[in-house]
Amino acid sequence: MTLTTEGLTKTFGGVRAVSGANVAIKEGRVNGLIGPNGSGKTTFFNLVTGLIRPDSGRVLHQGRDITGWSPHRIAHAGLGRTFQLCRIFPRMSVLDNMLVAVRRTRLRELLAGTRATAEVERARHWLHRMGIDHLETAEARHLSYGQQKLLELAAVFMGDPGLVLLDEPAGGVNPALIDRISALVRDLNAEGRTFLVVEHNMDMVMNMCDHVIVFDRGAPISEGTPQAVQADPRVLEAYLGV
Ligand SMILES: Nc1ncnc2c1ncn2[C@@H]1O[C@H](COP(=O)(O)OP(=O)(O)OP(=O)(O)O)[C@@H](O)[C@H]1O
Repeated sequence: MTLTTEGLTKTFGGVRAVSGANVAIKEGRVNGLIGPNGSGKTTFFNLVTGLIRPDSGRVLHQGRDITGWSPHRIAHAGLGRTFQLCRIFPRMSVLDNMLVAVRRTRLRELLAGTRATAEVERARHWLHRMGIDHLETAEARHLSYGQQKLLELAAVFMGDPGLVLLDEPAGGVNPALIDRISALVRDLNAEGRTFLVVEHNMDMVMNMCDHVIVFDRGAPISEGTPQAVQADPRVLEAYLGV
């Protein structure tokens, strides 16, 4: 297993956002994480990537306990993520956004114009793969929303993650770009990277994922192939809220 959570729990005030979640993500798959609004998917991502600390439970990555690690350390260990609302530096160039992704602690150097050649090469490689290399010198705020999403995705790969968590990659994106992102994820998966994708666009989930985990009230209630979870009455119940 590349990622395992054991009894992961987080309460906000009276709300149990994540409630004793036991999740096991096998290496090599594109995994979908779906569930009704408020079922705890984003909180689960935030717990796994160290943005928030659990009240109880553990997170294991490649068998190592990473509970309570800082987001930076977790990213460094090979677990990358994107955010529901794209996170980039709007007034920085596309290329510099790529470089800060791996050198957050050396931001000052970057602003002073010092760039490591190997990192620039790597940044260009990923920008090319996402199809936005021609925008290298543009300020990120001038990119379309879809292009900004591709930039965020490219930046995640600067950390060379083996496991990538994507939070709503199709959100606010046009159908052509959804297809392109799906194809990219499939290609990157074929090259050995594992994905865990929170997504409300069911067509995308069904086309892109090998395995789907369904959350309801802070914990998984069903998992299996996209076809199997679609046919599971518990999943329908969760979505209908009965
Ligand atoms: N920082 C917070 N403070 C208070 N309550 C929160 C906080 N974050 C999440 N919650 C609550 O925890 C529950 C789970 O929210 P979460 O955003 O994880 O669900 P989700 O499955 O990602 O939802 P969506 O699909 O709508 O994005 C919700 O009831 C939400 O209101």
